Amino acid sequence: MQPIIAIENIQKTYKSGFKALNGVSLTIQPGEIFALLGPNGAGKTTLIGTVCGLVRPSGGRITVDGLDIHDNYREVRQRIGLVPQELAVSMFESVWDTVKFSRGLFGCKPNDDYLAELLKNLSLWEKKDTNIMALSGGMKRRVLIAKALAHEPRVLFLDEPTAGVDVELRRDMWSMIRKLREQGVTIILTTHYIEEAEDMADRIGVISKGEIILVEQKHDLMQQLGKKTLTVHLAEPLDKIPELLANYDISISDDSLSLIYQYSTADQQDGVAPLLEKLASLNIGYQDLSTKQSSLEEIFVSLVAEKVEAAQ
Ligand SMILES: Nc1ncnc2c1ncn2[C@@H]1O[C@H](COP(=O)(O)OP(=O)(O)OP(=O)(O)O)[C@@H](O)[C@H]1O
Repeated sequence: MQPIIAIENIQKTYKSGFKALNGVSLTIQPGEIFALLGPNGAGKTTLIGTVCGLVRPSGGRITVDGLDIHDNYREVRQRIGLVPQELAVSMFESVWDTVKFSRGLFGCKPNDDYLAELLKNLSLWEKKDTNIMALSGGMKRRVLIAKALAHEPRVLFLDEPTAGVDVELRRDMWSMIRKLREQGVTIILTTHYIEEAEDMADRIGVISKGEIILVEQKHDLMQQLGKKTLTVHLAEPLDKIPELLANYDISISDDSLSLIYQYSTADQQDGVAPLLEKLASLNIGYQDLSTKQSSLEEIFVSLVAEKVEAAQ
């Protein structure tokens, strides 16, 4: 399948001499939700900017739907919607005029029914004649989304869509993103909220210091890098790890009443059953078991830390 976006070896050095992107390559398949994660200043906004034609790359090539963004700027831009981090709307226009203008800007035929539906989906319909200036911050954000979708783009970029928004808007956004995906729209979002990526994304890319350090299916990432912790709540206190368990990554809790075992979710051999058999053979009784899987957040923090260590 032809990727909807192909980014090849993109470089960006700002005028200040700062190298924000250092050879980024990435392909995005049609219809996927891709989450780009990275610490502050990693280059997420710069990367999105290069695809949307807002930042001129210093090197490399980008195609959208097979079209080179440099040679086919208008056609490419027509296929893309961008919800920027910063508010970028004219304060003196009404909501309706703003979305209508946005649609026209990309050369789309007027379609008031589509725009009305869009505003209804974003709970903006009652505010359609209100000047943007008079809207709350959350409502203004909804307008940004409506504006980005006004021309029915095939790809939607959301740069930190839920930073600083309330729970209700965040929930609305997530359901809107899922709905768009069902309609075949490709979604690329940057986020600091890792649970958002964990919940929403099909694939996850991690960027750090202008380089992509990992791209994986979310499920595989959790499988490969995820650790599980099994806590065995013992019937009797235990003061020493028995010899038979010496090869296990196991420790005793401070109150001596639990065994804490760390194992990889990918490695079935390391699993729980052999350990429990050994406990039974040692006559170590237990009252309860609980397991916890490491979150994407823990995986992400350790990945970025590894990258920083490697650079030192
Ligand atoms: N116009 C510019 N001129 C010089 N440096 C810039 C410019 N824009 C961004 N940078 C620098 O490039 C780096 C990457 O910035 P970018 O905004 O892409 O990061 P980000 O990953 O989106 O960060 P955040 O999560 O904080 O939004 C930062 O160090 C930033 O200071």
